[in-house]
Amino acid sequence: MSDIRIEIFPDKDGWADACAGRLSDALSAALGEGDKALFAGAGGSTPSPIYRRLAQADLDWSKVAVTLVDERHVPESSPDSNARLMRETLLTGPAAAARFIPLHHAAVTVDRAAALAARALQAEGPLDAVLLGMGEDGHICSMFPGSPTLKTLLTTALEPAVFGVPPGRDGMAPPQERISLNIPYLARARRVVLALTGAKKRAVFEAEAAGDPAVQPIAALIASGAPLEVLWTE
Ligand SMILES: O=C1O[C@H](COP(=O)(O)O)[C@@H](O)[C@H](O)[C@H]1O
Repeated sequence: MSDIRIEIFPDKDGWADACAGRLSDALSAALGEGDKALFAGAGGSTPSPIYRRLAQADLDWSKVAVTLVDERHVPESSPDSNARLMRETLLTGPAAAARFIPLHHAAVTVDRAAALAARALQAEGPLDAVLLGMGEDGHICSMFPGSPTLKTLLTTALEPAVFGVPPGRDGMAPPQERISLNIPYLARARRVVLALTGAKKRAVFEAEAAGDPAVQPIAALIASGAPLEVLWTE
């Protein structure tokens, strides 16, 4: 049984404020210690209100590098691009001074894009602050149930790494190729915030937390010892 507790917020504003505040605190601590900081964030529908708040944080954003925990293998012009979401919601206002490190690279295979992203990220060191979302199927990053890449992404014995993820077969998610950080990247982060909304995701999280770390991303994340905080609101 996991001892990770879900922190419950009565409204979305308080939840988004708390998520953004914790990420900002972690980035501020990293800037204080090393004069640089690295943030990695999720795509999808959950992060926008958090990114809009984090963008206003009183940080020296010129010393912050920003990347994604996962990405679709599509250009930024695509509405499916997580980089596009991040540029529109986080890399604005004060945070526009941050340096963005993409996971997607044009005109190369998804595996080559992952290798290029891995090389760029390796130069930055460990993640200081991570914002994760979770799909209703229990996926975090691009760790999808049934994916042939899932076990590799969940393997804690590996070094922090970036992998190409093929589309799911027979109508399974994901529909497009993806690029994803692995569990060891999250395990070695300074702070990991998992932002959840809605009754369904809460139930999925509770069920998955008690699951098998070899095949269930939430169970693997908890078992990895990642410094995880789970913030939920309706
Ligand atoms: O595909 C993705 O989905 C998850 C969850 O998205 P949400 O819309 O349910 O918030 C997200 O965390 C991940 O980064 C994204 O690529």
